[in-house]
Amino acid sequence: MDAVLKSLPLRASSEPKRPTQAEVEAAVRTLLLWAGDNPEREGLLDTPMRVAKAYKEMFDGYNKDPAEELGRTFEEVEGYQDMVIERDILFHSHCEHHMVPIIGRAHVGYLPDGKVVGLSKLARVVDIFAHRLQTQEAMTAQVANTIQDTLKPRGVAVILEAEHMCMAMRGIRKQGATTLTSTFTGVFADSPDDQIRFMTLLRTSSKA
Ligand SMILES: Nc1nc2c(ncn2[C@@H]2O[C@H](COP(=O)(O)OP(=O)(O)OP(=O)(O)O)[C@@H](O)[C@H]2O)c(=O)[nH]1
Ligand SMILES: [Zn+2]
Repeated sequence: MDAVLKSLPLRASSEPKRPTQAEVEAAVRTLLLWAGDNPEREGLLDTPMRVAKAYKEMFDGYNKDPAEELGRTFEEVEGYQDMVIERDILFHSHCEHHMVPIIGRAHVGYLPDGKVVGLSKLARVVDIFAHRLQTQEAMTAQVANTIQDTLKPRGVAVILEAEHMCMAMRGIRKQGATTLTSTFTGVFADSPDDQIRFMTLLRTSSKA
């Protein structure tokens, strides 16, 4: 039995191994062939390298810890306790089913409990989760739960509205269809009044 166990490859963790740059470029050449093109023609010679670089940027959310972004808080807010909302946070993600873009905007609100967080940090949390393969439902819950668990406000409200290119460019081919998802945590979860106030504030004109 021991001999059998010793012959199995050791795995440091359950994380799959990241491929090398050369392996990624070979995979892109395979996809170019699959599309029906010739990876050896001049215009495509550097494409595998460019795609590898683009993937590093578009999927850099796997290397970042969203909770870390919320580590710095401010308490000198004159006792401000009401809703803080960052709306229209544009994001680009990729659906985990087809690896094609999801383009949308996030609206993030919370009810502080003695401390607030830098406004840009809410957008950073959105971006970190957007830069991973996603379903919209999972991303909505991840943004809300991370803010709830790390900042520990009285409640968090997150609404995402997005267009899925997998529905626009292929398959059912419905351009312009928008998917809406929401997650409410803490006091928001049990308070339809606060949910309505959040949505009413979202509709308030930014040009008023
Ligand atoms: N719930 C959910 N579904 C998504 C999301 N992004 C893409 N999808 C859907 O995932 C589903 C995958 O369905 P499958 O039948 O396995 O794949 P498919 O044959 O490519 O499906 P079609 O898109 O209908 O052609 C599709 O209905 C997509 O519209 C998302 O964020 N959330
Ligand atoms: Zn998809």
